[in-house]
Amino acid sequence: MLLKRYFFDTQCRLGGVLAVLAVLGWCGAEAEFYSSVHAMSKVFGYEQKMLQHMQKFIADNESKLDFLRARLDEFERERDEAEQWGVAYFESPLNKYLLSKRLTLDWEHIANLMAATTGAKPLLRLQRLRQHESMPNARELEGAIDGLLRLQFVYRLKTKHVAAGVLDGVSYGTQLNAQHCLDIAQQAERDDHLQLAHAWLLEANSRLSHSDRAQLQPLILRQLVKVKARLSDHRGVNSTLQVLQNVEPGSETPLNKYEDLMQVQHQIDELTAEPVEEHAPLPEDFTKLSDFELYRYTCNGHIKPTPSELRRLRCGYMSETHPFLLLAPLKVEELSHDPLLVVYHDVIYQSEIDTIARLIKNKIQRATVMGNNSSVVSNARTSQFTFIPKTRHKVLRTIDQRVADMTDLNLEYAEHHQLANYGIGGHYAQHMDWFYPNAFATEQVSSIEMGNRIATVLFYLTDVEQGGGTAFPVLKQLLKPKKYAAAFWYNLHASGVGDVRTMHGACPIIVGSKWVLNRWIREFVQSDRRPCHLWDDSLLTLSQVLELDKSQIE
Ligand SMILES: O=C(O)CCC(=O)C(=O)O
Ligand SMILES: [Fe+2]
Repeated sequence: MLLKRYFFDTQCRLGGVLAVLAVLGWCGAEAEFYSSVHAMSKVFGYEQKMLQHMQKFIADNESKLDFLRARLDEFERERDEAEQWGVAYFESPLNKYLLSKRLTLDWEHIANLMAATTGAKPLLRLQRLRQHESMPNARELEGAIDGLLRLQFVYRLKTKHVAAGVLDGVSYGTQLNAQHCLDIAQQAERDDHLQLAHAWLLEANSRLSHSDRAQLQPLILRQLVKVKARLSDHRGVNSTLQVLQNVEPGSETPLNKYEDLMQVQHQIDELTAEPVEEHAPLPEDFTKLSDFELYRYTCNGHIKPTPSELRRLRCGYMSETHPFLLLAPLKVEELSHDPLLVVYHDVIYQSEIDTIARLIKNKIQRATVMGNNSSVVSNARTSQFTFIPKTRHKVLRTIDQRVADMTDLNLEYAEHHQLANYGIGGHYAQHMDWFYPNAFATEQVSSIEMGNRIATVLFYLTDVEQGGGTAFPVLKQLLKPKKYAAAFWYNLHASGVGDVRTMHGACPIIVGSKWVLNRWIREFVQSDRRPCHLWDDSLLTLSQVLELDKSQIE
């Protein structure tokens, strides 16, 4: 069920914490942050301004409180004096005046001051900033939590590690509190990921502090009852309900003693001792997995080439595809011979990356995938992208010339350059870059006359600290993004039939920001470069063909 939510959801989602309006925003071209680190860093600046308004608000209110405190001291002093005088106090006309003044003008002034909305200006500014169209909203928060849960699921991360800021073995020193854990649990439950929801609730409970215990513990336990019921853990539901009765403020035996609290904690510890595995056990046979599971287990490193498969692969300098390369050979690393998959190292310059960054400034938007009849936003692809035609800048033409030299393919009719950036948990689930015949039939493919995508060149414009590899499950390869490198593979068999073995996906980013540049090269004008086979070489593996048939029927 999780797969549907985090990876395959091809429609806008209604319900949950989101209002219909927010969902409309999701589908439209509205700015979105969680799917891109680049966009996240922009809103970080707004927060700085909001902090300044908050400081001003506090300062204004502090001076109001200081003033009130001084008046209070003064009035109390005057009353003390009056009490020492006794009734004689009222005999003095001066004192009569002072008291009357206090009770009339002074107190009126004080009451007005107390009623005044001090700090109205900074508050207004703060509110305006919060309403700024590019300010993240509840949908953004949901996207960020989804990303976190996706990371946890794909990389099989333990809840207690994530909550303690340890991601895949690296500690980032960020601790989540009980409320954070509860929020994540609630979203996991809404998304039907019950084991993870269960684990996050236990973590929330173990992270309760003295001050938030009374307020949060009933909420955690109530959610735990719900999750246990959905997990069909009826015994667990009963025992949690018993504990809940003790904790609820309205219950007959409210907890007011330290011993009572300890007793409840002990009961909860017993509940938490019931094992609910947060991740399913590892599969016994990795060959019998769904495509998504294949992608997931390649991302998390369980599917990898055997030493004997690795032994056949080489790396070295290449100079064959163009005479120019005799002077400046390319560094090539082989990852698969059939279908061909290689990585070229150091094939794009920093100055070129800088120019591209300038060209696409403020242009990237949430990425889409191909739906039934049109492009749609999908949880299968959580990144942001933009296309730029090569006519936009000479740097793009220079890169294309280099790609032509590297691949010996003609780039005259390649698609526009596609730039993509991935944010927290950002990913692109397994897919093939080539188009199915029905996509041509229904004219979903742009520039149909250019034919199918014969090959892909994927440039890595950044390193990624953790995660974010490109997984090729059938080829058992996981490419770690390496700045200035580019992956190259043929998508089609030499007969022109799409090669299912090129299935690949971008694994979720654990830490870092990933920028890639895609060059999709079409079949048109390649006949002298990569002649077609007269026989259909895709028939080599029957299972591949069956797989292909299946997906074309769907
Ligand atoms: O970002 C990646 O590693 C892969 C991207 C990809 O496969 C695509 O954009 O088609
Ligand atoms: Fe792709």
